[in-house]
Amino acid sequence: MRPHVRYGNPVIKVGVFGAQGRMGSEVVKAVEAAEDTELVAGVGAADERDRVLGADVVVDFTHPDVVMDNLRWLISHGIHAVVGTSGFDEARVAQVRELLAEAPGVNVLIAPNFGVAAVLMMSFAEKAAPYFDSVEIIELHHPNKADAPSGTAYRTAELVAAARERAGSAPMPDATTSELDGARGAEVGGVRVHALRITGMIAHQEVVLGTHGETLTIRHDSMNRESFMPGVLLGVRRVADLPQQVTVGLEPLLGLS
Ligand SMILES: NC(=O)C1=CN([C@@H]2O[C@H](COP(=O)(O)OP(=O)(O)OC[C@H]3O[C@@H](n4cnc5c(N)ncnc54)[C@H](OP(=O)(O)O)[C@@H]3O)[C@@H](O)[C@H]2O)C=CC1
Ligand SMILES: O=C(O)C1=N[C@H](C(=O)O)C[C@H](O)C1
Repeated sequence: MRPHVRYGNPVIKVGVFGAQGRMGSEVVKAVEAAEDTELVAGVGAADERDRVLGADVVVDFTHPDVVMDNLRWLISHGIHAVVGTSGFDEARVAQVRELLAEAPGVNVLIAPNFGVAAVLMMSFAEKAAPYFDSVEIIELHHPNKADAPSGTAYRTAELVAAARERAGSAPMPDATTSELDGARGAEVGGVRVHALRITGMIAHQEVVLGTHGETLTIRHDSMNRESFMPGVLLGVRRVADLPQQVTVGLEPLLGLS
């Protein structure tokens, strides 16, 4: 599709799924404010999806239960997707890859977190993990969050687990033999993840690493939802040109992988 031009520059036509939500409403404002993007439509329900026909890219901030159906629809209509919605484990990413095999030229970017500092926090945790005996993740979010653990915590645990495996790390020490259900959190790839839901908070995470006589805590805080918008707009600008049909994480767009 040929982009149209404003003041000599190509303009990217953008649709937003979840447009009335906490994140989607920020995306609508960011797309309307940027010089090189134009809002085609904001959509709040599956039966309104036709309103984004003609968009180059759709940004999805909806719900883990509906995002796969949205992606199926977007891919079948040849529209690139920038996905912020959480809930993507390896099985889901594989399903997206399968859908895209039928749609050459369509790309999907799935970013567990669009905050640049959050991406750095994940990257630092991955780098540090092999140097420590123990790594656990604590995520803290607003109480209206639909899922637990957060997509960011899930992804961090995946990255930490993979880094430990590559390094041949021994299993983490844990002598617990008696526990109340849930007291040790959930396990993702062998990494413990603990989820807190606290009024007044937005999105926060600590990765706690420890070895003999030393601990390291890597903490990230999102103070507002505007902070995600530079990452979202970067995704919108770059998704069509990504070298792979499915990209997970903003890292390659930031030169981190
Ligand atoms: N990657 C990142 O950086 C970030 C990711 N997120 C993730 O984004 C997702 C949304 O979060 P948040 O904005 O707080 O949630 P909200 O509940 O505030 O917003 C979701 C919106 O999506 C709407 N919706 C539901 N189904 C559809 C559909 N089929 N098509 C279009 N819209 C639909 C909902 O409408 P209704 O209420 O009527 O159902 C609601 O308005 C979550 O998975 C969250 O974890 C959040 C922040 C940052
Ligand atoms: O629901 C949220 O708020 C957030 N969701 C994402 C996640 O699940 O990791 C990103 C960020 O933590 C905010």
